[in-house]
Formats: sequence, C-alpha cells, structure tokens
Amino acid sequence: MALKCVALLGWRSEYEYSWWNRNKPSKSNLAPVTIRWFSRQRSINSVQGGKVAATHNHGRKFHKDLTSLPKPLTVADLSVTLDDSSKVRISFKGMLGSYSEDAALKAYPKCETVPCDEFEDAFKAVELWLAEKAVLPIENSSGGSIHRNYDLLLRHRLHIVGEVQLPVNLCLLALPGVRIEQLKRVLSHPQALAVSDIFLCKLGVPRENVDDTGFAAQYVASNGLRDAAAVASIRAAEVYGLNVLAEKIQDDSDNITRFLVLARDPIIPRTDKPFKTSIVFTLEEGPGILFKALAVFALRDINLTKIESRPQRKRPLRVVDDSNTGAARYFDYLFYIDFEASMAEPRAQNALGHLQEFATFLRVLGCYPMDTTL
Ligand SMILES: O=C(O)C(=O)C[C@]1(C(=O)O)C=C[C@@H](O)C=C1
Repeated sequence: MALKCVALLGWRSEYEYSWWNRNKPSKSNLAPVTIRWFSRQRSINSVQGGKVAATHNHGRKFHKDLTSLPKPLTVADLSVTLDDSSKVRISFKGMLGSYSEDAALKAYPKCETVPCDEFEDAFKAVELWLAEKAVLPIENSSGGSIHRNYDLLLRHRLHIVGEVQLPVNLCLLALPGVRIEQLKRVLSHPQALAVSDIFLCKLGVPRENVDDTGFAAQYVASNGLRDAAAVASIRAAEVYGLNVLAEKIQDDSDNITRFLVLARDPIIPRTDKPFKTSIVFTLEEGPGILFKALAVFALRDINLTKIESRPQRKRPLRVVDDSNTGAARYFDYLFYIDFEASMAEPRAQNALGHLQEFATFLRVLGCYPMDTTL
C-alpha cells in the first residue's frame, strides 16, 4: 500500500526532493541534477575543530569552513515549515497589494512576490522555473469556490504543498483629501464587491469590476481619480498612497479566503501535525456510486472539509439510449475532495485504495499541513 501511495503522489525520491529545496537553481543551472551521496565525501574528510581538512589525490591539504559544505541529509530536512522563505519566489495572480500577495507573504514572510496577469500565468511561472511556488485562491467563506483554479489544478502538474487561510478585511480606499460624499463609483474585484454588498448598497454608487483589488487601488492612485474609490486592503492603501475611508466593509465579519500553495514537487506527508489531502476523481455511472465513494472516508472516520464538482470538459455531455426514458442527457463530473488525514496514515491509504475500486480516474493533488492559524 505504501508503494501505491508513492505512485499516486508521483514523488521524486526524498533525497532528490530535499536537494532541490536546499539548492535553489539559478537560470543557468536548470538541468536535472544527480544527487551526490554526501556520506562518501565525508569518509575522505576529517573534522578538526570546526574545520574540515580534506586531502586531494595529490596529497595537498587545504582548510575550508565547515558551514560552506553540503550538510548530510537528516529527518529535519523533511520538515514542512512554510516560513522557511528566504527569497523564495512566489507567483500570484494580481498586482502588488492584492490579497493573493498578502497570502503569499503570510506563508513566506521574506519571499519575493512575482505578480502575474492570469491564474494560468502563475501556474506557468512555477513550471518554467521563474518562481518556486504559486499561491492561488481556491475558495472564499462568503463567495464560494474559485472554479477556474479547480480546473487549472487538473490541467497542470503542480502539487499542493500548503494552504493559507487569510481573513480578508475589505477597506474603502480613496486619494488623500477625498471624502466619501464625493464618490461617484467604486472599483474592485467582483468577489470583493459582492461580499461588501450591504455597505456598497448604502453608499449607492455604481460598482466597476476590475481584475484584482491591487489593480483597483493602483488605478485610482495612478489616474488621480477624485470621484472613485477602490475596495482593497490596508496594505494596498500603503503601497499606493491611498487613505482608508472605511474598514471591514464586508457583510460577514469573518470573511476568509483559502489559498493553495503549489510547487513542482510534492512534500513528504507526515503524521506529527494535522495534514490535509486533496484529491480529484471521476466515477462510473450508477445509482449510489457517489454515496459509496464518500463512504470510504466515513468508514475510516476521515473528516471531509470540501467537496466540489466540475464538468469534465472533454466529455461534457452524453446521450443515453432512447429506451431510457426520463433523463435523456446527463453530464460527466469530476469530484474534488479535501479530507483531514495524511497520506502517511494507513487509514488514508486504505480509503484511496477502496475508492479506486469504483473510481474511473483518481489523482492526489497534494498532501500538506493544515493552516490552523487566522
Ligand atoms: O483581488 C485580490 O486581491 C485577490 O487576491 C483575488 C481574490 C479572489 O480571486 O477571490 C482573492 C481574495 C479576495 O477574496 C478577493 C479577491
């Protein structure tokens, strides 16, 4: 079963995985790298008071700072801390100051953020080694799922390596000196406008959709608009030099957006902290099949945190034969499920083994530590 689990995740070896993480490639060093077995190197070295004395073939000796040498791999190398972020590049969709950038900074406080025009560009940035990871919104507690990203998860081969839950406190921003009564329109991302409906109805000015909240703030600032406001974050106000006219304008004070962290390689599942696993599958047709699919988790006391269905785009529609009266047509769906268990746990491996009995397709999108902070 362990082997099956490895096949499902499509892992690189632990050593290869760890090597990539600790040796971030420069643009000139993108070729696949073979792992050197450090223990062999150590056997020709002797440690002397914090320095390594290494002997070359021709017998000449030199001294080298121990810290500059590659370190032997240990279990600690497999630890999955999101804050190990020294200059890791994170792609996201949107402009500087958007909530997606906030999410990237929550996960990797010292990261370099890479703004992208479209969600797909953020995926491609990782695939093309322009960024190490991507951070993308997947669902919002008030607005629901971001379907585009569910579809892209399947179209691309990146792995989910983390999640970020971000409280999205929306603010009304305008140029310094502009008063709320002067406003004739409000710009923002459609989701941000939708979840601030009560406040914006009272304000009573037309709403204009733009690509992201960061862009809305930048647009108001760079065009010197004195009759427009942006719905965006406090950080966007700082980035673009805008005033905060109102804070926490969302209808639901607990407005949380959940983001996924994607990488080229999966991480090693663990059991010493809460992990979540995300999968996507298709099922055969027939009564009760979805019930059976969900039962594989219930039987093992595995909690599901999300279920989403999306049409299979290559097989959108099937026509049933004429004798089958009633439903003349039906759709084929992909099911996305998040469950609270690590793939290192036998109950999760058994559940997926069981699911494979009636799934026509199954892919593990990632197994990653749960974000329990807000
Ligand atoms: O516009 C932004 O700031 C984004 O990061 C995008 C986005 C989204 O796509 O849902 C993310 C979080 C907020 O809930 C609103 C918008």
